[in-house]
Amino acid sequence: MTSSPAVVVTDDCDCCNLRYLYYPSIASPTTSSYQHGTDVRAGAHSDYGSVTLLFQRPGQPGLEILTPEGTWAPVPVQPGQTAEEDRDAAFPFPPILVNIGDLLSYWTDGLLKSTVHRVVFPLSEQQSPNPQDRYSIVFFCHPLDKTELVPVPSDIVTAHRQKCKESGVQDEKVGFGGGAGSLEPGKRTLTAQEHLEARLAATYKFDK
Ligand SMILES: O=C(O)CCC(=O)C(=O)O
Ligand SMILES: [Fe+2]
Repeated sequence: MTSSPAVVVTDDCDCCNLRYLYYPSIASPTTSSYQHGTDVRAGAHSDYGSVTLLFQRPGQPGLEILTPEGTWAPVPVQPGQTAEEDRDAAFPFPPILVNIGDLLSYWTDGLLKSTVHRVVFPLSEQQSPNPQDRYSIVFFCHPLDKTELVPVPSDIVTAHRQKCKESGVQDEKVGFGGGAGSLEPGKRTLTAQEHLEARLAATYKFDK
C-alpha cells in the first residue's frame, strides 16, 4: 500500500485565495453623507478565476447581479426549506453561492458567462433602527499559474464556438480575448497566469 502526501509541494503558484470580508453598517441616510445609488459596498465587477464560492449570512440583502437587460437584481441567499434541511434547522446554514468567473468564460469561449455583481447598502436595512454589518467569506478558485488554457474538450463548447463563428457574433468581452478556442494560428496557448495578468491590466491598468 502506498500513501500520498497531504501537501504537494510545487514551484508553481496556486492562486486560490480565501477572503474574509467585513462591511460595517452605516448610519441612516438621513444622518450621513451616504448617497444611495452612488455609494456601494463593492463596485460592479466580475471575478477573475474559474468559480467563486460565496458564504454570507442567511437572507442578508446587499448582493446584486447585473441582468442581461442591464438592470440590477438582488440575489437572495436563503437557507433551504426541504424536509432534510429542516432536520438540521437548529443550525441553519446559508447555501453556498457559486459565481462563474472570467477564466471559466474564457475556457468555454463565453458559453458560461462570468457574472457581473456588486454589493450595495440596502435601503431597507439603512432605514431600519438596527442596520446590520455585513460579513462574507469568499473563496476564489484559480488553477496553478502554469496551467495552459487549452480549449475545454466539450461538444457543447465546440458547437457554441461554431455557432458564434457562423453568426459572426464574437463577444470579445465575454470570453476575454475571444476565448480559449479562438487562438490565431501561430499563437501559443495562454497560461492561467497570463490570463490573470491580462484581467488585472484591464481593470487597474496594471503592468509588470
Ligand atoms: O461580499 C460579498 O458578498 C461579495 C464580495 C465579492 O464579490 C468579491 O470579493 O469579489
Ligand atoms: Fe466578486
